[in-house]
Amino acid sequence: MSKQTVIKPLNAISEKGLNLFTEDYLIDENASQPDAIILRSFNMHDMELPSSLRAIGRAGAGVNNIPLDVCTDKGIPVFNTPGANANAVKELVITSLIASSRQMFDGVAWAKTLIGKGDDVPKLVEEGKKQFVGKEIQGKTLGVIGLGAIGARVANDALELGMDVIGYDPFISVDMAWKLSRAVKRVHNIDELFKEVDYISIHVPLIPETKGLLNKAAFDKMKDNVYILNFSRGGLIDDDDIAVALEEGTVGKYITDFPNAKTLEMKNTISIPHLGASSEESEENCAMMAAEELMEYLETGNIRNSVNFPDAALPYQGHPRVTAFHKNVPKMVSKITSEVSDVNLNIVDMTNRSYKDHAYTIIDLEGDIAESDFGALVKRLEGIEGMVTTRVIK
Ligand SMILES: NC(=O)C1=CN([C@@H]2O[C@H](COP(=O)(O)OP(=O)(O)OC[C@H]3O[C@@H](n4cnc5c(N)ncnc54)[C@H](O)[C@@H]3O)[C@@H](O)[C@H]2O)C=CC1
Ligand SMILES: O=C(O)C(=O)COP(=O)(O)O
Repeated sequence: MSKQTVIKPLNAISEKGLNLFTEDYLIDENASQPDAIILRSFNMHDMELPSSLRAIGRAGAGVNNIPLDVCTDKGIPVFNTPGANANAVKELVITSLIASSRQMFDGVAWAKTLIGKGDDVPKLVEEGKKQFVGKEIQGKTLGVIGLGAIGARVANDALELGMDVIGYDPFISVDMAWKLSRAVKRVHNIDELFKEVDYISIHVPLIPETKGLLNKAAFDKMKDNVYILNFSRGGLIDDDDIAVALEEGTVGKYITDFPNAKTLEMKNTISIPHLGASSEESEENCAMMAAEELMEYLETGNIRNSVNFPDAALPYQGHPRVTAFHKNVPKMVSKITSEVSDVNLNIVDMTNRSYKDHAYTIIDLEGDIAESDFGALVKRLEGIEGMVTTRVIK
């Protein structure tokens, strides 16, 4: 890279991650024309994407804060960091499961009200504690919706704590299926989970298919006094419906990492200020992984852990490289390779991978190639119908 590549952080990103960027990069939070953006939960939906933007790295899991379709249309890969914050979230889920079950949040808040009561405090504590008799989780049943990096960990650890666990995930990955304890009872109909469990922890992405997944129809199928833990996204739960369920006692407690004006006022709701991934370790893991993914893409065109591009990588051995992001339609690869041979260039290695409606091709070329030959090739590639973006790396 001849000039410095500009990285714009949109949130506070762990120094450990930012420090991985070499001297070829400039970290500038005020950049107006960055090559890449690195962020956490910053909402990019209302933001105009800079014309210079070539890649986005989400230091975290959820990407509902990023306009994925717009990025795909513009040929901008969005990366995330699968699993890098999963332990942090799991620890907070398990903590909250036990703490809410033992009425600890309410008890702790009540204890604060005793400030100023002087020597009466110990006596008031002993008299008042009967309001906060809780339940142990051992022997109870937990339902885990979504058995990905977080859900699988929560399910396995809940078993270790003596719970019975029912899991639901129609799209579970092979990797996660291997990691999940065989003692987790998997159901293929979410209603079976609803009717059996004492606690529900939801660990799915917020996408159109999951919006409002826990709503009146779902609450109506649950046992009375079920506890709901939401460390995924606020939009997964229908706020109006859960408000009613909390009033009526169908839902006994709602523990949310995503409070809003409505939930803050709801009965029996524990509000946590989105702390799931806020541990030093997780912030470092996510930032480092996002930085590595961005650098690999910017320097070699290889794609790892993108949510809108296919994973595609060729070992980078210094050959001049051309990458193309294009529509996933028949004959694309043959059109690309025939343009390469028409300008008398020889292919050393190539890969083509597809994801949904798009595909990504990496081609390594032989020899020293004149600037003008590259120019001619790129022009021809860009003329192919269905081509979105091309890049030359040398
Ligand atoms: N509170 C916090 O700070 C954090 C919250 N999150 C949230 O948690 C979510 C899950 O994170 P990970 O486990 O790391 O992601 P993941 O991608 O490893 O797991 C998500 C799982 O949900 C499953 N799934 C998708 N649609 C489903 C459906 N309709 N029903 C059941 N399962 C479905 C997928 O098959 C996958 O196994 C993220 O999308 C994010 O919104 C993630 C990290 C931190
Ligand atoms: O990774 C996720 O999906 C999270 O919700 C974590 O968000 P954060 O990076 O803590 O703003």
